[in-house]
Amino acid sequence: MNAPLWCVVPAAGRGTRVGGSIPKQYLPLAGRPLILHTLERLASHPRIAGLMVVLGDNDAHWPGADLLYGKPVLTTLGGAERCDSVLAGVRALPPEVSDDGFVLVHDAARPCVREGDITRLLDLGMPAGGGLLGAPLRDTLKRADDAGRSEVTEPRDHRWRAFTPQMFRRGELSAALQVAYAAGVTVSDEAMAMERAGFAPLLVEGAEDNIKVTTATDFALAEFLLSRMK
Ligand SMILES: Nc1ccn([C@@H]2O[C@H](COP(=O)(O)OP(=O)(O)OP(=O)(O)O)[C@@H](O)[C@H]2O)c(=O)n1
Ligand SMILES: C[C@](O)(CO)[C@H](O)COP(=O)(O)O
Repeated sequence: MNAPLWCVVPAAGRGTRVGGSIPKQYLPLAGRPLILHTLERLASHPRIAGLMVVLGDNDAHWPGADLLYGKPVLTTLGGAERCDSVLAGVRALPPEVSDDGFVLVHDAARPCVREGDITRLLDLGMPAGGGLLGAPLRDTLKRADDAGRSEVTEPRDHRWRAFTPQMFRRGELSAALQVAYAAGVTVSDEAMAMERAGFAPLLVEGAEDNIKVTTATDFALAEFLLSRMK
């Protein structure tokens, strides 16, 4: 099934780990706000129908894009945690997105996502449990004590780093996020909510340069990566 999918873009964070004067999604990356790079990558994908951008309260920086590459760009307000923002975005999707329809969720803070990786996720054929981009852990994993000393070497086999986009049926994702919220569990990604609900999302290996811009030093890396993707 090649029906175009809507993508929820959580962009309501404050970017505290960057420490900038404005939320990181609006800080300049290669001369333009970071978020615009991400939105253009998503909107330019032929199998993405529209974007639901989730904004923070009193967001004074949102440029008000209504259309990108001919795709509708809608907005709604997010919440205290990323998962609250994702749930708000899923709920705010237009009625053309049925509960059985698949949706994508992609961090505004991940501007380097590759079109080919999005396509490979979509080419999974809409598996029942959904799917997500990620990469197997390739470094040795240490658990640190409070003093920052290596306490234990954790097993590395079968460990993956989760990226976005993540792709699930709208109704199942909404229900899973609501159940986690009601249980007082702050899920760190959509797949965690779906796992709690008994699903087993498929992991699709994607490029490791699909970085999440999290600290100030990530901007230089993201700029370098974007320059090589032209
Ligand atoms: N309440 C929140 C928190 C985060 N996000 C979004 O989720 C993505 C990943 O979150 P993260 O990288 O942690 O961004 P921030 O929460 O802004 O960063 P920090 O934790 O450093 O404040 C970002 O696009 C961010 O805007 C969101 O929509 N709503
Ligand atoms: C969703 C995510 O990008 C997958 O790795 C990650 O969990 C977001 O974490 P954050 O602390 O909200 O940036």
